[in-house]
Amino acid sequence: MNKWIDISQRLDNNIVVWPGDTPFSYKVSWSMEESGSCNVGEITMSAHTGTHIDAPFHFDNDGKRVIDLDINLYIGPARVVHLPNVAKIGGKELNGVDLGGVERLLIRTDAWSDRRAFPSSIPPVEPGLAAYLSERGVRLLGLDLPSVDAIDSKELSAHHELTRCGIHILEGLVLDEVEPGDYELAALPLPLVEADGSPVRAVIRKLR
Ligand SMILES: N[C@@H](CC(=O)c1ccccc1NC=O)C(=O)O
Ligand SMILES: [Zn+2]
Ligand SMILES: [Zn+2]
Repeated sequence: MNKWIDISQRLDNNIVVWPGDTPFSYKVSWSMEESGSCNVGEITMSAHTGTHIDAPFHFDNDGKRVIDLDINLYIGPARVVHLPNVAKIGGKELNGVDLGGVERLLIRTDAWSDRRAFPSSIPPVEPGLAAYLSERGVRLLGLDLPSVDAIDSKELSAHHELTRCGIHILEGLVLDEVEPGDYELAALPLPLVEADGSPVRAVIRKLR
């Protein structure tokens, strides 16, 4: 059976977030006993928690908000490629990877090995990769990392360059068990009108 596979991080009160960012919290703020009929929960979180998409407003005051993003980017065929043990993600690392007809590219690096701790360093996307990918028709880039830029980057050059080239960003995927190949992807953002990012439930299913 061709089942959908969850490639999202679980959202519990222990999930690690960007250093200094709002911790994730879910609690029942109005209990069955208090309300007389039901438990009502309350969620506090950063828009960049776990598996999430970035809107350009995250790094550009004049950039698009989540509601402005085309939902068609986040559903459809996607290719998973495996780049273990890379120091960066650039054209050299993707040399030899067939990107023909690929609109959605998901890269499994395995570089965030212990998800109970925020990584101190990650392989960054080389800004020059954005043009390389867009020339080949890629419109969505997903990674198993908390950012497309280095953790200590303040310029966020890869974020800017991907956006300039029309490539949308999906971060924090869980691809540990996922074999390279062609899949269908669904990772829809919430219809957040003002937000700079959104959590997603990312799922894939093998094509054919
Ligand atoms: N770029 C990262 C998030 C990020 O950079 C960040 C998130 C929360 C608080 C501070 C952050 N960056 C600060 O330099 C992301 O897109 O998820
Ligand atoms: Zn983000
Ligand atoms: Zn980001």
